[in-house]
Amino acid sequence: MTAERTDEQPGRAAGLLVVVAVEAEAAAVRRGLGPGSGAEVLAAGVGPAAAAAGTAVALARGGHRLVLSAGIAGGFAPGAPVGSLVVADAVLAADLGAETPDGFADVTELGFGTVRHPVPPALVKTLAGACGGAVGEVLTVSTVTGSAERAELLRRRHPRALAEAMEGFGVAEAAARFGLAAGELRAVSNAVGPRDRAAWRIGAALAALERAFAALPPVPHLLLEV
Ligand SMILES: O=C(O)c1cccc(C(=O)CC[C@H]2O[C@@H](n3cnc4c(=O)[nH]cnc43)[C@H](O)[C@@H]2O)c1
Repeated sequence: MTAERTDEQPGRAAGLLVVVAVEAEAAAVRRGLGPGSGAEVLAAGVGPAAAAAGTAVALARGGHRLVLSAGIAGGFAPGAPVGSLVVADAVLAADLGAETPDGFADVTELGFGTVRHPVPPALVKTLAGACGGAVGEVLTVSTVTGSAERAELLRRRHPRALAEAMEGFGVAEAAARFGLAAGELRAVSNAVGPRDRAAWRIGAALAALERAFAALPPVPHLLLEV
């Protein structure tokens, strides 16, 4: 997918950049924010690489002070049922590492970089307080979990995880390169576990995403939290 800039006032510096994967998510976020919010909403594509590249290109233009990764996600039961909202207090790369004879070792354990971006607590509190989302870790994966075994592995490795999605860590990595804070706000469309396409509730998740952004304080207020 080509990164698409979908702000309402092209050319005007937006303090808040909201990065989603696809246009349906961008439309839900825009509806929630309403006209004249001053935020830039970018559909950067699916996956951490597209998210990081799109975020970096947008941030290079300047004028942003805060970045949010947003969209639909898989939820870990029982904390994040379908249709609920999750606010990340940390964004984790869950499959960035190496398999070893002793199991998975993430890149931090291997001595390269980070797999965790904490979200500023004041921002978490404001986002969760406004939209009513549950607070916990949100995992970024490159492969959607499709089995009970994989879900259990992730649950054991990340007991505080409430959701998995595919972009948050890429967005946070790009934001960090620009010295900016990043948060993540997700609406749950499916349970993390055995693949069951008939059980996805994408419409309900997009509606929840729209409601979440409608409930947020105005952008200038959000920018005070970072
Ligand atoms: O084909 C499948 O079995 C399947 C199951 C869930 C999601 C997908 C996607 O391709 C959606 C990727 C897209 O949506 C976000 N998302 C939504 N649910 C999940 C999930 O359970 N695990 C990871 N990502 C999810 C993700 O951020 C992407 O933008 C396919």
